Amino acid sequence: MNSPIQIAIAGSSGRMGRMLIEAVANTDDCVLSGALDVPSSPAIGQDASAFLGRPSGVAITADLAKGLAGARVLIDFTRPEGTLAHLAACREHGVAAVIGTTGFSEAQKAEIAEHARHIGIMMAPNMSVGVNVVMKLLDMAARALNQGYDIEIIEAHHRHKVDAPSGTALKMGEVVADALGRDLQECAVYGREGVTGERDPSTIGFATVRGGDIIGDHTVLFAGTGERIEISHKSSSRATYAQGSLRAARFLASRGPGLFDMNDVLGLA
Ligand SMILES: NC(=O)C1=CN([C@@H]2O[C@H](COP(=O)(O)OP(=O)(O)OC[C@H]3O[C@@H](n4cnc5c(N)ncnc54)[C@H](OP(=O)(O)O)[C@@H]3O)[C@@H](O)[C@H]2O)C=CC1
Ligand SMILES: O=C(O)C1=N[C@H](C(=O)O)C[C@H](O)C1
Repeated sequence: MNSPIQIAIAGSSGRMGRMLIEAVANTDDCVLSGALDVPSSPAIGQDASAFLGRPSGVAITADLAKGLAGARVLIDFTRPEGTLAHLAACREHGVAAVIGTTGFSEAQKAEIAEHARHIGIMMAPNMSVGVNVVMKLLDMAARALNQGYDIEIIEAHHRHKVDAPSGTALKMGEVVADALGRDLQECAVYGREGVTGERDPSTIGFATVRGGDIIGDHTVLFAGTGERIEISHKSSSRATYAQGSLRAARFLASRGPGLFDMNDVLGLA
């Protein structure tokens, strides 16, 4: 049997960090080698899986070199500035990275692509298999409904989410825009207010809802005359994101440098 894949987790006391620690603890082919968090986190120094009642022997640290020591893959669900700092350290230590963080600017995405010339990086705004299958359905739907249908993307998330629209909604917009030969940067409309005038048919609209503990709902509406089509995905557990991240870690463990997405991991490319 191959030796287990050594996994480090960033944002280890966050919502996704904890999910990932639990998911790693429940595999027999991955093992937790390091756990990172911000220096101000009250979790620093604690055992990373103490919350499971099953100590891992790995203490949460803010020291990047310590957190990455021995790791084959880092899984990072934090914030854009944190992820970029982690990637620079991954590159220095030859560690591959699975990035789930959302909210990157175009300049930050270019920085990630540059790091991917030196280490393997799998980046996706949504690691669930279902959402990535929905992306394929959207491509098909947009090509077939390429005239006479107004496209609106509606997403809903919990009250703690800090970026909007969600990374998944933006990716859905890109998939639809690409299928229609449009540039999302030119045709996106982010919310409406006041006297907006009639809808421009070439636009793709986004609407954001934030509240409670909604894990993540996305709907793409194709509104025509006499009918409308809605393609929806609703998450009821973060476990799907963690399982997708582990699939990505296994994928990267046997690859060299390059920038990959979930289509590569799932064989949907
Ligand atoms: N791709 C996907 O499938 C999914 C992506 N996400 C994305 O993952 C990210 C995290 O989500 P979630 O777990 O809910 O968020 P949380 O706020 O629960 O967790 C974020 C973690 O990162 C830490 N952190 C914050 N800022 C930094 C920084 N600058 N450097 C290092 N660590 C930092 C936080 O520490 P502290 O709390 O002490 O600030 C916390 O431990 C978001 O961008 C979200 O959109 C979420 C779910 C699925
Ligand atoms: O912050 C979240 O929670 C989520 N973020 C991702 C996004 O921005 O698309 C993925 C998922 O929807 C949950």
